[in-house]
Amino acid sequence: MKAAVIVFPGSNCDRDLAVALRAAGIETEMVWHKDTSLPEGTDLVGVPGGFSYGDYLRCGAIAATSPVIRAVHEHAQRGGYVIGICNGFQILTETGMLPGALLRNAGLKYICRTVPLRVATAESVYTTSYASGDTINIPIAHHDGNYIADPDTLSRLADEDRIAFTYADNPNGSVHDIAGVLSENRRVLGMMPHPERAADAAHGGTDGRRLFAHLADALESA
Ligand SMILES: NC(=O)CC[C@H](N)C(=O)O
Repeated sequence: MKAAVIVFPGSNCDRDLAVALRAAGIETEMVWHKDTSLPEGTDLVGVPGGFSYGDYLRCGAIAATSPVIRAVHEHAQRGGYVIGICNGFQILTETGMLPGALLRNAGLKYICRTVPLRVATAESVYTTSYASGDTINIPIAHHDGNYIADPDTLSRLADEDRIAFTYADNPNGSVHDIAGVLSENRRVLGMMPHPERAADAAHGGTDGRRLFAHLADALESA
């Protein structure tokens, strides 16, 4: 079981994500965004949070054109696993690997606090350790977390049970309270909240640890 965490100029959650993956027993390598391939045997790619390229143009827009993204795309097309957190989710929507877009928060303010999230589906390797309907507390830290998609996409996401997480108390205006979505094959997850920041008792909460703790087993049996 091997993970690769991509590092962009401006990433700031790359090491946190690597720490959470390694604590879950997943061998993890850091990959610079200018690399053109992933390490041999990569099962899971982590696209971390932060402010890639200073969030210029649009959050994630410049990172989406990085050389390594082609390899990430190919990995996903081969059925590989990808998790994008916060800026990582923004990058995945910019690449088209996930549908929709992240707009400026409805209140036009950067929000940094722990929020209650509902696990909308347990049917993915990322959410299998929770039960659908569980409420968990996970930190958010973003100014562009307001998820939007066209009505057809929204009905498809709902019909195909691809909404992974919703906000119990919508902090940013996201349509249908959406906090995270899955790809069609359920192997690519994008989410604005930061499970890697709730993965150790010292973080003040451990609700995110379960996402990583069972990932290795879930990936192996998937
Ligand atoms: N923590 C992050 O990944 C920040 C995400 C993004 N750059 C925003 O502020 O919207």
